[in-house]
Amino acid sequence: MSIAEVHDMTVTRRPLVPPTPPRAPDDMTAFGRMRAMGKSPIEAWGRRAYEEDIVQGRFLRHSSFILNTPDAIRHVLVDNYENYTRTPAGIRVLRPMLGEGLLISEGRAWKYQRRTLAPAFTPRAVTTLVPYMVTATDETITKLKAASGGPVDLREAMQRMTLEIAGRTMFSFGMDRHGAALRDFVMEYGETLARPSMLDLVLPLGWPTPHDFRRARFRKRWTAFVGQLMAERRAAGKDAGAPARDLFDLMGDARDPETGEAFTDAQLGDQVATMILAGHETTATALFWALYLLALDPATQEQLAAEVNGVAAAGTLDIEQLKFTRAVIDETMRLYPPAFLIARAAAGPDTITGHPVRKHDVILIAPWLLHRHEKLWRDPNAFMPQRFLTGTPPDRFAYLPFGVGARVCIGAHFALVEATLALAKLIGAFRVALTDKEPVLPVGVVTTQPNRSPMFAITPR
Ligand code: HEM
Repeated sequence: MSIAEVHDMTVTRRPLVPPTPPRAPDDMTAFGRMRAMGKSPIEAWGRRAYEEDIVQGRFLRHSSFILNTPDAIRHVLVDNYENYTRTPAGIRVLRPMLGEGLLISEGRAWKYQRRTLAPAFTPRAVTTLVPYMVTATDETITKLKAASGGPVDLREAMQRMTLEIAGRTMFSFGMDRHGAALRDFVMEYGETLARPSMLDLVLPLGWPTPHDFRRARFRKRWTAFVGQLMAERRAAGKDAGAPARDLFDLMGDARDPETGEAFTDAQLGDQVATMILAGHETTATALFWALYLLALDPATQEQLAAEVNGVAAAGTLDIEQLKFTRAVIDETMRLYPPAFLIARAAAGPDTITGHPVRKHDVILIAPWLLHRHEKLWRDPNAFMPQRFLTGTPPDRFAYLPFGVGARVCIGAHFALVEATLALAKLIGAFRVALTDKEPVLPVGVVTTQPNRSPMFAITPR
């Protein structure tokens, strides 16, 4: 079937509306909402959060604001971004894994790290890492082919694949020896310590909570593990003057353009941990939801496969040509943004589009809500990749899977190349379907996780 035929077939049918969790009642008590926030914020938001411009509430002694208008978001993330820092709860939860790395540093320390790291993430630098992405994806496809007779867990396969890509792009070596331990660390942390307890939300940062003692013990084991990976990479060596082989070389060679300073060993370790963790689970989540949506929507899946066939026929899989595949990734991250919530705390008083804000007030910019907001999208809950191909592109303050402004995701280009390439290769190799009809619902725990891992049937094309 040609791309045009598949396209004709799909434009006339009703779009898929994937299942979503029920919305919380708008009159939930403050205590009930806080409990729900700790479990999964996605389940704590009611109708107003999807329909109104700004929803003001209370968060302990402070006000909280959910921002749903591009103007308000531009104000916080661009115009006056220095007044808005990571929240104490966010720092408490992330610091044991990310240390003082780029994601949770602030002020001068952040500026120095950001300008030092920027050259390692330019499109040019990412191009040198693409062969690692291709090899790891091809290996995943070979393994999946061998397992294609029975049900397969594509969520786990995507986690393994993106971890492999994170490991190889970082260190040039495969994750066969360390992947299992790394996965265990991530799972252990995600299942317990990454979920803020009530005390984590209530106590100021300087006051340790019972979870914090466990987090400190975890950090000791985790930094030792990262140190071991770095030592192994160093032992593999690099010829003086040779071009950088991987992100470890790129970040190790990086110098502050203003002072010429390099990262210390501890700083480099925190960047390594940050990039591996910020990069692999988010991309695995995006790929999982894309495969889930395509399994629910076979016509769109065939349209994507037809595009891949057409592009592959011309030789290599040129990402620039994979426009529909990219639109599927964009639309997947609209419906299931891996980073479902961007939270900030006000460092000082301010006014956001007429709303007075006081020091310590909490600002919530939730891609989950924004991307499904009734005022910002037509058919907000429907899966329609075409919306990214035709008409005007969405407002960059209404569609922000990678955030926006000074703290926009440094790995956005890396992630888009990886996800587009992997999805094209996977759907080019297999037809995917679900083996059961039970809905899969999103849960917000650091990223937008599925509430269960559904089994897929995959048929080689
Ligand atoms: C689909 C995949 C990804 C998504 C959806 C995603 C999403 C995001 C978002 C929303 C932010 C901004 C958070 C904020 O403003 O508070 C962010 C920041 C960040 N991301 Fe990503 N990310 C992805 C992949 C990656 C990759 C592959 C890397 C590295 C290899 C990475 C590294 C980072 C870092 C270091 C920051 C902090 C930047 C800063 O504060 O200056 N991310 N990401």
